[in-house]
Amino acid sequence: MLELCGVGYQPATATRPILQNVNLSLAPGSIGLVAGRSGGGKTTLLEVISGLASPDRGTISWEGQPLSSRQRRWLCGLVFQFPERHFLGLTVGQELKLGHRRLDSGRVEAVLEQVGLGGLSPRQLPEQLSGGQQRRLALAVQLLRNPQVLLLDEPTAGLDWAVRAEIISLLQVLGRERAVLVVTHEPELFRGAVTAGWRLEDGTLVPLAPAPLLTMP
Ligand SMILES: Nc1ncnc2c1ncn2[C@@H]1O[C@H](COP(=O)(O)OP(=O)(O)OP(=O)(O)O)[C@@H](O)[C@H]1O
Repeated sequence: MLELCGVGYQPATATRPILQNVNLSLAPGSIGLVAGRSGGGKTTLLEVISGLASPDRGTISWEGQPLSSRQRRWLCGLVFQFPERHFLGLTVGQELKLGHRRLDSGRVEAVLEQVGLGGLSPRQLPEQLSGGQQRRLALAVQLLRNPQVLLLDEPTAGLDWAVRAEIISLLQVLGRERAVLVVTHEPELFRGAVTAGWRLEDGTLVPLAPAPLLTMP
């Protein structure tokens, strides 16, 4: 279980706290959603959970153990908004091998299969993939470390309707084995696909009503 308790965060360069008192519980096998207005702090929340930033107060725990930033970087896989803009590899295979120099071809095939890209050549150029395929590749990059918590920043942004639905279906599959937290400004797209939802308002999480957005487990 991922648990945030009283988490607050104000970057040194900010004039006021972005996160004030964030409390959240998310079990493996569930998908949580955080909605909120643009600039409300959703991306910052993911950066704090993933260990890219350290909260000023509060604790972030996994299975009851408070974790350091370094431990959270191991626990979490974070897919940024528009991840395809940050691809560095010249090929799909190179993109997957960044940070995994000894990755064998069997593991490459398996992780591509896991995200619905089975049969894709590792020699394919990432920029020649469709928008949906690029999002799947970004997920595959994170899944290589087998993170127990998968954090996704606006995973459906900029995709057409059919591809959005495919990505949400994939997240439902990936969410069976790990805790998944999605931040989005379009929560209605995830109707029926998530197990818990909150709105980030004034630096705190306010639960979303269960119906009609959520399917309770
Ligand atoms: N390091 C920082 N220093 C100062 N201000 C910051 C810093 N990081 C974030 N902010 C500010 O905190 C606020 C929240 O930003 P954040 O990107 O987390 O919001 P968001 O909800 O993800 O927005 P969007 O939906 O537009 O991506 C913004 O006003 C942003 O300018």
